[in-house]
Amino acid sequence: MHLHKIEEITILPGNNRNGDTENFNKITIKPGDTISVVGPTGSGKSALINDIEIFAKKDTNTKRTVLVNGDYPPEDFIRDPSKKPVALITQNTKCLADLSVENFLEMHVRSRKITDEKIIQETITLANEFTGEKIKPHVRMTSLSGGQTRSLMVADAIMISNAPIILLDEVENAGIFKEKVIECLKKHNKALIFVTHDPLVSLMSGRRIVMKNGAVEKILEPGEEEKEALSDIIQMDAALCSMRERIRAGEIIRSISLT
Ligand SMILES: Nc1ncnc2c1ncn2[C@@H]1O[C@H](COP(=O)(O)OP(=O)(O)OP(=O)(O)O)[C@@H](O)[C@H]1O
Repeated sequence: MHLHKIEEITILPGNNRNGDTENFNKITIKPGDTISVVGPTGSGKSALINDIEIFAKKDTNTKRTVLVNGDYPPEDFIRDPSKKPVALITQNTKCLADLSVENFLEMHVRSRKITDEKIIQETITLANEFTGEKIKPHVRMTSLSGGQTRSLMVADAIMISNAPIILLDEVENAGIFKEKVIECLKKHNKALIFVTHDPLVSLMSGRRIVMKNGAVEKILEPGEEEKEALSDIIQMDAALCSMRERIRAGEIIRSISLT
């Protein structure tokens, strides 16, 4: 099985925390799909994306199974980082390599046997579309901010790893432009799965998985039903973002513009 041949992944039900079987037949995810995973703290959101990341075979707490193209994936999908089709980016993603951004990307490009040297600058340029604080090629990886690191990891997943499935665990408030990231990932035909508490990210996703007590409780596909709410929330989010920038810049906030 080859990376670019991932047509779909399938999640088969496991158990909730009491050991009862989950209430769905299967969840199918294809390239280009956007899914948000929501639910209260401790409801099992991270456990669900962890199952996807490691292609669970009833061997995790949840007893779920995750298949690739209807079958168990080959071992090297799980064991060989260079063949892994899943990129997981979390709030805690840090890079401890004592290298400059440029050298780090060079190393990754070499390990992937990519010969086009332009890809390094292109990856940095893309990362800089996702973050307000521009990343310079000569800066050390360890001195990047959280937002810069996550932006670089998303850009790296798109340009260099070329992972078809991208899992984002609560990265929304961490100094990245979430709308730009979502648009860009959709354009590259990635399957995108977000664990999120953010209304904008939830409403921008095509499907919403609601978690409860360690299990998938509901799968919503609101489509047109949420169209108006989505356009309202885009405006509210823009207002919040501009207020956040003003606060960061040291302004006193006397009024809020919602238009
Ligand atoms: N189906 C399950 N059966 C047994 N344990 C589970 C199940 N689902 C999740 N857990 C465990 O419950 C704990 C909390 O789950 P998890 O971290 O996934 O919640 P979360 O929704 O991501 O929470 P938060 O929003 O706080 O990050 C973890 O230790 C996880 O391994």
